[in-house]
Amino acid sequence: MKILKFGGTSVGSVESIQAVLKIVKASFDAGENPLVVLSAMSGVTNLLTKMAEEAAEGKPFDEGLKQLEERHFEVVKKLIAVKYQNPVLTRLKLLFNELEELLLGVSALKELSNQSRDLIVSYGERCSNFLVSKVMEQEVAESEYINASYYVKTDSNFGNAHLNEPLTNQLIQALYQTHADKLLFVTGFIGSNEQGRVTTLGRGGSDYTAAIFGSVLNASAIEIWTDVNGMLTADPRIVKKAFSLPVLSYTEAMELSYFGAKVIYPPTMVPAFLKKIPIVIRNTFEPHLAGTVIQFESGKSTYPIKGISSIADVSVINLTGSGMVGKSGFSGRLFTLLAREQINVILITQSSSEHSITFAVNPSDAEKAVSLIQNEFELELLANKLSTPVIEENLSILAIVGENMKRTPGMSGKLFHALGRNGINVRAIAQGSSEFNISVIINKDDLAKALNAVHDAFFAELKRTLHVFNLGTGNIGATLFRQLHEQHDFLLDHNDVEIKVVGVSNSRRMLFNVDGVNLENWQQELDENGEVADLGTFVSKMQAMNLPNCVFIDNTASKLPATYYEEIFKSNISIVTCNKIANSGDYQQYRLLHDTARKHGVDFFYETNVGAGLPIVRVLKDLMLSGDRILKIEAILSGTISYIFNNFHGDASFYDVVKKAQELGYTEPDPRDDLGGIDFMRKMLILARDAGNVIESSDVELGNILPENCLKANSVDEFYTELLKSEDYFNALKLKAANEGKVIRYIGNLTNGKVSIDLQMVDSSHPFYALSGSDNIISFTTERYKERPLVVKGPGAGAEVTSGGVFADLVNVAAK
Ligand SMILES: NC(=O)C1=CN([C@@H]2O[C@H](COP(=O)(O)OP(=O)(O)OC[C@H]3O[C@@H](n4cnc5c(N)ncnc54)[C@H](O)[C@@H]3O)[C@@H](O)[C@H]2O)C=CC1
Ligand SMILES: N[C@@H](CC=O)C(=O)O
Ligand code: NA
Repeated sequence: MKILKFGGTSVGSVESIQAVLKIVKASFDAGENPLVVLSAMSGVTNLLTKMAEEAAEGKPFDEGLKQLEERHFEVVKKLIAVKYQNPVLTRLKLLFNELEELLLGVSALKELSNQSRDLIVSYGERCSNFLVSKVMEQEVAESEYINASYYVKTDSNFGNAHLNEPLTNQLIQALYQTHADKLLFVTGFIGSNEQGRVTTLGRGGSDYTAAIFGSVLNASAIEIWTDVNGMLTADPRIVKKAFSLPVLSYTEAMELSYFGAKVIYPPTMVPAFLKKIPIVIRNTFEPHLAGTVIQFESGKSTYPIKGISSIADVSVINLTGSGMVGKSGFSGRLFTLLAREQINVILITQSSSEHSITFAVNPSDAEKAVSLIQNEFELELLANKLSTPVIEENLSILAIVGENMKRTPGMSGKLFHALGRNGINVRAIAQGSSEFNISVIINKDDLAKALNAVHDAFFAELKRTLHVFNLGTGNIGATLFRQLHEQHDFLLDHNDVEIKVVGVSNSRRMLFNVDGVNLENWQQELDENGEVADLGTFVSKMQAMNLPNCVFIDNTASKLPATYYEEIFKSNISIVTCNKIANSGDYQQYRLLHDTARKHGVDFFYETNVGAGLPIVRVLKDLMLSGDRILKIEAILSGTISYIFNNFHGDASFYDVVKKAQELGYTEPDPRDDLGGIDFMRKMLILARDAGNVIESSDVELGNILPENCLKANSVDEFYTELLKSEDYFNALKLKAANEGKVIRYIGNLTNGKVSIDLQMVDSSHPFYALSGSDNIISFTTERYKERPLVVKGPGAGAEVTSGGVFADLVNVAAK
């Protein structure tokens, strides 16, 4: 036989009762011999309690009674054939009349005892079980309503009665002997004392009833039908990726429930636990799902932990002092004191020097705990052997739970890595000796972020979500959004990464959406729903959202974002940028930013600062990390200038070629940065610094391409005008190169920590002779690559390749 228990939401409405009936009927027809335990209709227990309390205050309760009647009668009218309705309505009406009499009594006496309250509340289960059994009787004639208060015997602790096990066993067995072939609908939650007065079983009471019947009747399983898909890996309201666990051990379920997963109340499981009866949590509204089996064995699992649970609000009390050292009785005295006063201690840690004890309690117990301690340890406090206990508030507990943890090394490392990388400060740690649970105390404000970060870390086979805040929606930004949109499914399928753009700003407007901005329609969303852009506000909002796995992308050419980088790193947010400003400003700033990122365990990726998407920064970094030493770098790193000299042939005018380079998206937003050599200079500076040199832009020897008048132009328009005027100058250069059988190249050089960039004419014997389009080329001569240099070559400008490089940097952040 099997127990099927349905909670209040499962019997809350006509539709849900129909779902219940289907499940019960299927089980009955399959010969599973079910015994059904039902709670009161959802909200009814609360309503009854409220009516009872109000009656005791002399307030009217007719409204409540009417509501009760209506809810139950509606089910009769909709689910019972007209010809069978009358007797059911009459019996229900009798029950409501009894209830009214009771409430009148309470009202007359102006007194509500626990005993009266239990009796009044019991009408909830009595009505729902009677009603549903009658609905079922139409299809299964063997249906019968059972008032469990005749069989579940308890002491007289009304409101939270304790079971009289031997007597209950006898009575249930006797009941079952005469009713084995029936389909019983048994009231959850209620029992009665020796005198037959109705009692209730306290929190989780209907589950307890199910466990008691299951245990006495040796059920093959106890199914708890509710409105969720089982026990989840974490609270789904906070962790969107939480998923239902197929199997849990009793111990794991206890640990998870203790810390938050409110699907079942652990003490109710004890009877099942003792008899090793599996408990199955299932969803009434999705009966095709298998739910979660809670059984004796933890079961094999892909993941090293089962779940992450939490308590959102705790206070922590710290006790320090020499009075504790070596005093074995100290903690005994402390915790006996707290237990005696019914203060629930949620977590304890003690330093190995025994110099301090930290424990967590419910915030409402903290003051009381401290005053108890002050009384109990008055002498120690006076003698300064103990310092005054300190309460810390607004803290949360996060715990990872799983029996397999003890067999898997590195669990705490993984936990602390995930917390550390997201800048979550751990205030205290506790690991039970059982190793089923590692708990940490953190700031309450960090809880949601911590739960998500830890969930991502432990359930790594699941997709990871990267939360992106993107600045700049121009040439590069817009192309990146298109690429992210196009690659969304590929990334999920092949890399298990989901990139969500949760914040966007350009210089006009900014927009935030924690669920991710729609990348197909971002422009319209930004225009219509965006607020006026302000970088300071953008950064504060990003910090306030406090999301895990966060990346800030700077796709602007502005100087302003770099002034926020340090603060962003300090908030444990990684930065990906194609903007070269930060790395090519003062050396001091370069150093500070790199050090800050490292110190906070976040990434600073800027592959596109040099050669757009070409792997240059990465290659240099790998050479340096593996102990190689750079002897010389020679490079062409301006895609724009490369394009210009690769196309400035024959009749072509210099002006037209520059315009074309801009149209093709090769130039900086201001093309003077390219042609003036500043952009190239920035790239060489960044490479020189990454190669270990302390160098400023003023140390770079920068040769000119442009004549004086162009260099002095005060605006982009003026610059183009001056270019037109200087055609002769450029044509002379072109002619000279052609006459000598050479090509014009703007070449950078780094040797012995010195950087120079100049215009050269090279013949076909030069390795940089054969280039086309916007090609960049870089040649690293190093200790290892001494005879023949390591060369990287390819298109070094353009929106596609640059955004692709930013994209690759992002995926590399996700891979950590
Ligand atoms: N075009 C290329 O081939 C390559 C470009 N880059 C870099 O890409 C960056 C962007 O270039 P483009 O997209 O061509 O520029 P763009 O001018 O097309 O776009 C710049 C964007 O930044 C926004 N912006 C500027 N200041 C801002 C601020 N303070 N707050 C918010 N948004 C701001 C603008 O509104 C605009 O949306 C530059 O730093 C450039 O050096 C890097 C490698 C290659
Ligand atoms: N404007 C730059 C683009 C890459 O940084 C160039 O022309 O190289
Ligand atoms: Na690059």
